[in-house]
Amino acid sequence: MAAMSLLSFETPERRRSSVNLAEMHRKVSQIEHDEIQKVTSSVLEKTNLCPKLGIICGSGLGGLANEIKDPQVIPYAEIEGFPKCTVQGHAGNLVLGYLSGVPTVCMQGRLHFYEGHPAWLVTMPIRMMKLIGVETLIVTNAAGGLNQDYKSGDVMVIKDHINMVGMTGHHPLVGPNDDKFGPRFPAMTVPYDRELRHLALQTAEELGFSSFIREGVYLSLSGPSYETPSESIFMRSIGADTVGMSTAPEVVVARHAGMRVLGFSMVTNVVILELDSDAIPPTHQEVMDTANARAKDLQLLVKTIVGKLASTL
Ligand SMILES: O=P(O)(O)O[C@@H]1C[C@H](O)[C@@H](CO)O1
Ligand code: HPA
Repeated sequence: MAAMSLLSFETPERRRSSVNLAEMHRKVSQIEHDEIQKVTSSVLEKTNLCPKLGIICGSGLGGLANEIKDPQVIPYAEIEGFPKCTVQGHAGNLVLGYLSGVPTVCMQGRLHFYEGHPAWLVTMPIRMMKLIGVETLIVTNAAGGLNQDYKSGDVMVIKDHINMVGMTGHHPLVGPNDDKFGPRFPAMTVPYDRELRHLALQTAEELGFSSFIREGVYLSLSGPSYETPSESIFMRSIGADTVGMSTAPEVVVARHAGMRVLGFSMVTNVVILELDSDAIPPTHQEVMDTANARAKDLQLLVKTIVGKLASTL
């Protein structure tokens, strides 16, 4: 009976797409130049813009895409080889247009490892961006504040990351290296561009944002569970200021391909370090609500930074 109802659900289209996705998930290696060309061609068929800047919007931070002028919106479902977004607060659109006059491609919604995608697929859009001409990437995320001086609604300029999901073997560059993208052993000594970080902090000060701007280290977990108190104490003790479930793998692939990166963590909840605490545990709703409440400030900050960079991009 259960098998019959499953079968009756299967249309040829459904069967085709599930086979393709299953094939993609079986592949453990990083995506190569020729394969990514197909995804890239599928995007280029739908636009004649040549973006110089790429943006990835974190949970509840997709409003940044609405700042883009003359937008062309391409749902991920219409791009060959692009998985759908399954997480609330991630619309699942590629938005192309002009941000502060700069031709930009923006992911209004990102892909996460915990959605079931291998690390190479989570980061595949970065390579697509590289092939369509992007040289500078701005990433945003929602994150928990491990640093107990941080408050909900603080915005942290990311100065470094700890790619814990990569350190446990789920690294996006595993597999034969494609030298057309970058070297076999890329250095990660300066993952987040020094000049861009400086510009971000200076711009935040000019906008009167000093009371909620921070600079610190982001740690990537796989998720989807939030951290236990002991895990949090450990992560804080090794130098992390914020913790989340994204970003570092994307940044590693961007740096491998020689892109300049600027990153922001929106602190959406203060992480609980105490055992058996009565404090309210984090929820994704809280994450999105807090991100939404501060989103306009982050949008203004990013727009102003991009305006200042316009002549150099
Ligand atoms: O996509 P980001 O990293 O901004 O989203 C964070 C991490 C999880 O996806 C989710 C948890 O609430 O928010
Ligand atoms: N932990 C991990 N990821 C998150 C958190 C958190 O506390 N908040 C938002 N994303």
